[in-house]
Amino acid sequence: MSTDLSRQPGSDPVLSVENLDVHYGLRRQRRRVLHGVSLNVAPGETVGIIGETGSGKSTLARAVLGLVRASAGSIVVGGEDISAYGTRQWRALRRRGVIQYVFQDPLRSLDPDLTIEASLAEPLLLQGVSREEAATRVRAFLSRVKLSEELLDRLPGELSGGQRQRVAVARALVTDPRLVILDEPVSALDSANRVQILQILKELRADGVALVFISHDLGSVAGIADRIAVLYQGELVEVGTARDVIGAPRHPYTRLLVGSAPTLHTPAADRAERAALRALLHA
Ligand SMILES: Nc1ncnc2c1ncn2[C@@H]1O[C@H](COP(=O)(O)OP(=O)(O)OP(=O)(O)O)[C@@H](O)[C@H]1O
Repeated sequence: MSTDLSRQPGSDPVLSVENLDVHYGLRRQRRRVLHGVSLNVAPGETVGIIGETGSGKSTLARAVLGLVRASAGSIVVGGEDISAYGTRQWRALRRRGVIQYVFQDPLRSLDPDLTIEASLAEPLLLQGVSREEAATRVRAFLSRVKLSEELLDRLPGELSGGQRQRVAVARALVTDPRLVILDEPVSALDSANRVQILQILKELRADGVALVFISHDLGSVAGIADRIAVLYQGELVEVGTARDVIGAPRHPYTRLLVGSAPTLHTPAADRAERAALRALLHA
């Protein structure tokens, strides 16, 4: 396959991953989970990363967030090579709010002992914003994620799942980051909440933030991503515009994904075709 998986025209990328390898385990247990992953994300761009369970999506997110160390390759965020950063440098980078994250389970992104107001103000206060200014910005952001100010005094455990995820999205975006990594942000939500969060993310993109949106569900990514990258068994097998990847998928695994996605408005591959694609993948 001759797809150039890393090149993206235009301004300097906000995220540039080059030839990334990640291993888990030691000695005999050592296993490669990501291999030769290269991907650029331009400022303001939304890139969807899709792949089946175990393909390495969350590992890629963790590597970019410094939660797991790369065994080879580089990760450059906003021009800084962060792949060799130590814990302290990572902490400083997160404190500056350049890169933020939203996980599938909002309780992982939110401190259960902090009120919603404190949770939303915290990243701003860490940046040196005054308490007064932080309170104003928190309220403004709350309305952008369509939540009422009544929730500000509550703890995360006192909100519904959909409300919690909106708070997590607000917390990730309130510092005006350049890049937000969203790992399965809508997978735990019912369909009404899923649609609302996707709509909110679309609206927030107008601020120019770059989003990396990870999902096993092509249908969730299809409506929001400018480009889609397909991860298969730890390797990126296809990257292209959402229109190309969905309308004219090139790799057999992508064709299988597109054919199996019931919410996409493309003719679903019939059972025989899917079986043939599976046979090709496992040949
Ligand atoms: N901490 C770990 N130690 C050892 N192996 C791990 C660890 N975390 C993940 N793995 C393995 O690495 C592979 C990739 O896992 P990863 O969580 O990145 O996949 P994923 O595509 O995000 O899957 P899912 O959609 O199920 O979340 C899997 O085989 C998984 O079992």
